[in-house]
Amino acid sequence: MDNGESVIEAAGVWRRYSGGFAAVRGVSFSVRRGEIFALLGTNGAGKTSTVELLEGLARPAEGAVRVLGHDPFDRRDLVRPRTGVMLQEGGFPSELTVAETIRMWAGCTSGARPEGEALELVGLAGRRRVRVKQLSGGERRRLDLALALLGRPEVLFLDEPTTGLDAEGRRDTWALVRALRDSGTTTLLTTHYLEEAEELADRLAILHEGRVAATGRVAEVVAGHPSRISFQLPEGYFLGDLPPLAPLGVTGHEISGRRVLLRTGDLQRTATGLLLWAREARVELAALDARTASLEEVFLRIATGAAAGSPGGADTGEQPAREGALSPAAAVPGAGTAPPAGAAPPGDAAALPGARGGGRA
Ligand SMILES: Nc1ncnc2c1ncn2[C@@H]1O[C@H](COP(=O)(O)OP(=O)(O)OP(=O)(O)O)[C@@H](O)[C@H]1O
Repeated sequence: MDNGESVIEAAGVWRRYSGGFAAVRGVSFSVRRGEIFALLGTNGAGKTSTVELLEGLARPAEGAVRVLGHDPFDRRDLVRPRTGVMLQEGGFPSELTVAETIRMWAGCTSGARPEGEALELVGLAGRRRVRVKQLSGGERRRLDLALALLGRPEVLFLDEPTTGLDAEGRRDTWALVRALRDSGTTTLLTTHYLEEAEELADRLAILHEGRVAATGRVAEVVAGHPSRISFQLPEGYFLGDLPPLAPLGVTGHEISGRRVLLRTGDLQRTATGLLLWAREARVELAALDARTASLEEVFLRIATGAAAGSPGGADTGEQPAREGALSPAAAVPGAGTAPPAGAAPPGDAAALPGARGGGRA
């Protein structure tokens, strides 16, 4: 395993908390050497519970985890020195200065980077004499990251690494994680920012209620989901005035006032047919917008679709997701299905579930 293949591996992993609640239900994925792999999911989906198993902080109830070829719980002595961990909440003494914190950590880390190098990496070189309690939330996240990188780890676990960072700080962190990847570091990160996953991740998995609902490269996860075209029909025109939609590849539609949204499996064919019709009919399609499916759309389908259809509690056994595929719970609605006229517009403006601010109980 330690030869350029799978460096992090979860195989049919379950995690139960006291009381029997199964937070992780048969999760499987693997991360190859030098990859950045993102775990996505709504609050409570099981991301942290899964990552903690890989960090060796707990043992799975069922299934197996391997990091660098070893069980991270049983062989913590072998795995821990080669991994860097950034938890959701750092929890270091707030009276220490930034430099003292680094030095304290370095004392427990073999082959630690020099203090200046670690702080330079995360953009905190100018804050070395500041007490931790005086740092901003974003600066604390940077210090967390500096500590995770102190031992030049081969494997990096980052739990919501950019929560609390401003846009510039987030981009700095992305550049750093990419640079680490380019030098061979394998990274598993959890995030609530879909843009972060799109920017960084070589591959990803979307967890929902403790299971992998979709996995693969972003393009694979998004593939098969309908593209969308929206526009406004002018006064006096109705849906029935459009050319027949099914032959244009349209699989569903929604109408809200004058606004029409078409879902299509063939964006070019639909757009061409629509625009040819508009030119012939001398119709202006106001607010015309055409876009391929996005990770956000897939994520929302999983979050809302599965939430609507799931009893949310029964342990139904392992359900590994196909690469680039969605679980049945999140399947695209059938061709031609459409809500009644006047239904609310689609969920492209819906807010994503926010990041959890606090630490773990
Ligand atoms: N110590 C615990 N005891 C009991 N249940 C727990 C414990 N820790 C987490 N859970 C529950 O397990 C489920 C998964 O939690 P987890 O923190 O792994 O989710 P997450 O995907 O990381 O969520 P978030 O995005 O909010 O960090 C949640 O329902 C949570 O309430």
